[in-house]
Amino acid sequence: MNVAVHSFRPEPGGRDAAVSLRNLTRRFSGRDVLSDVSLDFAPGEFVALIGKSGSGKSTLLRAIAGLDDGVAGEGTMTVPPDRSVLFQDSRLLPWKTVLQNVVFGLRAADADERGAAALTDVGLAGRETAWPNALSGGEQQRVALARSLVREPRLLLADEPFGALDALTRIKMHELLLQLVRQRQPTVLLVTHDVDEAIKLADRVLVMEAGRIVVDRPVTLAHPRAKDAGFGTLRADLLSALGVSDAA
Ligand SMILES: Nc1ncnc2c1ncn2[C@@H]1O[C@H](COP(=O)(O)OP(=O)(O)OP(=O)(O)O)[C@@H](O)[C@H]1O
Repeated sequence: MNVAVHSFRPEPGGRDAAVSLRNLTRRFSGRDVLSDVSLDFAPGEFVALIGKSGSGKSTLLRAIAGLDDGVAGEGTMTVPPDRSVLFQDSRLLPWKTVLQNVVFGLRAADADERGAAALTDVGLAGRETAWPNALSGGEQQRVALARSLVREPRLLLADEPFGALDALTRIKMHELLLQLVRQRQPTVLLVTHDVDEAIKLADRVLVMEAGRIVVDRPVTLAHPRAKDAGFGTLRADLLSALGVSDAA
């Protein structure tokens, strides 16, 4: 019997998986876009999900985020209720200031203080009263990151969050994210097209193909991750799983 999997439950204890998916399926127009996906993410684990365009990465992320009512399965999906989603575009409200965007919907007496602290964390102290359209794309994405982090999510779901940024800003965002992850230790799922980004940041890389997870590899390289021999070997393996030859 198919059951809806939107019975989100808080993670009951520290030793339990932060995300536990069983037999997740999503059909669009009679075609399985997610096929029987079963996965566990440990608390605090940083997981990168790569795969060709159309392989189902965003569909899986949206399912875990609770943004897709059409996901079904014969199993369960358990994720922490305090999750936060980061998209490729910052999705800031243009009529609200930077700080108002960061604390929007946050019901806490000290919301403004926490928002200002999060802006300091992402290197935007002093920009609280700026309007989003006065910020560069990279700065807007940093505001979006602050907005996610101020909620102190147990689970951060990020769909190509650095995809539209230039190479230098992207490197800065990588450093920032790693620093924040180290401090706050959320579980992270990062969808990316960039194999190097996946290896640089994640504890574990998943490769998706036609709605299935076909590779599940730990990344045990020490941080900061230089493009040394170990990096190169893993890169070649992952590119080969993606059906791409390693030209670099
Ligand atoms: N709302 C929808 N209606 C119909 N088909 C959809 C819908 N959303 C996604 N799909 C289809 O599901 C498949 C997987 O899409 P998805 O966005 O998850 O892929 P992706 O791996 O994230 O791709 P990309 O890397 O290009 O973002 C695609 O073939 C897409 O056309």
